[in-house]
Amino acid sequence: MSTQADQDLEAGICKPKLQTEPTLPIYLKFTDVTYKVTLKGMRTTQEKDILNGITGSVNPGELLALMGPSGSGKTTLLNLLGGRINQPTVGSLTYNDQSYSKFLKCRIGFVTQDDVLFPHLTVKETLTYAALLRLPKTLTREQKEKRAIDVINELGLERCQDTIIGGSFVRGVSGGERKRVCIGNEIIINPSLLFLDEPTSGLDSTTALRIVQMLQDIAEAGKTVVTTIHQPSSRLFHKFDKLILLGKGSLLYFGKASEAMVYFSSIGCSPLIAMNPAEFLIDLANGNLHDVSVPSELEDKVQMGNSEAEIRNRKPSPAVVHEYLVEAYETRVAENEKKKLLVPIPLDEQVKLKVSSPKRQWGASWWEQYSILFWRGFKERRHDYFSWLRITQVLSTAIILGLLWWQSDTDSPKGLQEQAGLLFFIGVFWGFFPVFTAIFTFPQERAMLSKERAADMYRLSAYFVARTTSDLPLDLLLPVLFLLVVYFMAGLRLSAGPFFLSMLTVFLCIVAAQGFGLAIGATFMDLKRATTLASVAVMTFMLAGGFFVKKVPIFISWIRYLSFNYHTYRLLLKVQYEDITPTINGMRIDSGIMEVSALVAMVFGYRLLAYLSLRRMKLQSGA
Ligand SMILES: Nc1ncnc2c1ncn2[C@@H]1O[C@H](COP(=O)(O)OP(=O)(O)OP(=O)(O)O)[C@@H](O)[C@H]1O
Repeated sequence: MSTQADQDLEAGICKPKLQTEPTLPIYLKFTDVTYKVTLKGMRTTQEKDILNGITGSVNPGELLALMGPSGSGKTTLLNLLGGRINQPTVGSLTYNDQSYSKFLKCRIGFVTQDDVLFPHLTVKETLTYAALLRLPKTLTREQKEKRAIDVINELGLERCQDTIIGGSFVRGVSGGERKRVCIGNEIIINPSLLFLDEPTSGLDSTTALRIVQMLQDIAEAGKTVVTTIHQPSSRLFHKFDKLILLGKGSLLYFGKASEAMVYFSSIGCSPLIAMNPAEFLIDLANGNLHDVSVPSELEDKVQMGNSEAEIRNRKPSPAVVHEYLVEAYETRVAENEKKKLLVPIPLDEQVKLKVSSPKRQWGASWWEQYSILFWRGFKERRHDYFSWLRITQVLSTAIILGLLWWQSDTDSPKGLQEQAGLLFFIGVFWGFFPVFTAIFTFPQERAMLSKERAADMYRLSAYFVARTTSDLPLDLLLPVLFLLVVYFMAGLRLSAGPFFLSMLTVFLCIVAAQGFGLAIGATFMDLKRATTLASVAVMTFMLAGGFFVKKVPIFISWIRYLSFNYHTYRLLLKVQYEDITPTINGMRIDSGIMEVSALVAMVFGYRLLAYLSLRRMKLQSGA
């Protein structure tokens, strides 16, 4: 009897019609790959072996699965093969017999486990933006948009193309559809090599089967596909061409997936009951021989026990089984496999060399990239700006302030002093939140930054400018509303000129404070450290802002010049009172040129710092 999945597969729902455009074939070989990390303790430094001498290969048209228990090194191996971490400590890794070069990046698609997608964009928008940004310049906009539609059809996403992706707070597409969008994001550029980390985790077996069926089709279209997989069902297991089984970072099996059971039975390990092959293999890799025959070589190493059950289930310890499996593979298979890898790959020298040739054309000009990224950012974030929560926060603060300073008196010096307090608070309020919202930007988008290869200098600058300007038009709206309410209720000057100048001042303060947040976020790329520094800095800026302390010792008084609160406060005072009084609350009202210049310098200076920090991050991580 055929299941729903079979019917779906036959009906072509998940069987993509893959594109026929030529793909550069890439043969991936890896020999004796060993990877160690250095762990730094309080006093000692020690090396930890993550992978020990892994050898294998995968050819165009093949689907290689990396299997093993949790912590066995699958993700590390996948990251090494995909060029996402430094080259192996020992061993060799070649692509068409050439070593890794940065030009390979544009031929590699990498789908990570927690891939980054914008929650408020629809499936179609997500893939269209990816196509516009990443496809070569030689294609027209229409051709790129068509490519996005083709990928939607290939991946069977037609029905949900207008649904938003969704995230933790908004409902969107299903888990399986989300995974397909992530895969679509990568295959849109027609990569030669596709790497996937646990593409089926969290999915039911039918959806998982669809995904793996799709990977098989992608491989059949001439691509080289490598995926890690946790515990596949037996139907899913049979879809893999090749298999690597890892146990504690060592190779227990590499070869055709269909021959794995034969190999293990040849070394004396066969299931004693009907079992899913994947389950059997993971049990073995864990050193667990329950319901599995014990190889004759291990019979004298069985664990002794006292209880009846222990005597009946006498098995060798997991460590002994692991050692046996590693040794069996090394003595019976490894040498043979290594010899096979010495055979040159069946490609022309010229084709081979293409993997390291700088053929990549930019997906779009700087300006096009900027405008695509701007509109994408604008679409994604407009929901945040118009959320009721945000509007309520701003409006209720404005109303409370308005009530507290209700129609304040401007005729007495005391009344003016009180109003100055309100103006100071306005500067603090609009200088505080932008820092803390901007601080999250880059640490949160770190994965996106490297994913989109934003770390290429050209793309990074377009991304940076778009990311730091797409919010600005929206950033203006709520302050206008806020100031209108507060000024009206508190009886401050609401005529066009002064109100416009106050608005401009608050806007400068917001943009400078955002720059400060962006710079801290980009410099630390770590939310905890960034937030700690920001809270100390914001508090210092506020105290140095000139309202609370007026007689500041000379050796610390310079801090006020770094404070956006200080300059905002002085400017707001000037706009309100320049025609009324020369000094207010201990502050002399002057031309305001210095304050405007300081804020403008902060707007650009902090952003420049943030940009340089992102560049530095790129150089360090090699992203
Ligand atoms: N940079 C690192 N520093 C310290 N330990 C590391 C590092 N990278 C990996 N490891 C360790 O190496 C082992 C293998 O990790 P890896 O993530 O590759 O396993 P995995 O097989 O993918 O596991 P899972 O299925 O749970 O994702 C783990 O014990 C992990 O803690």
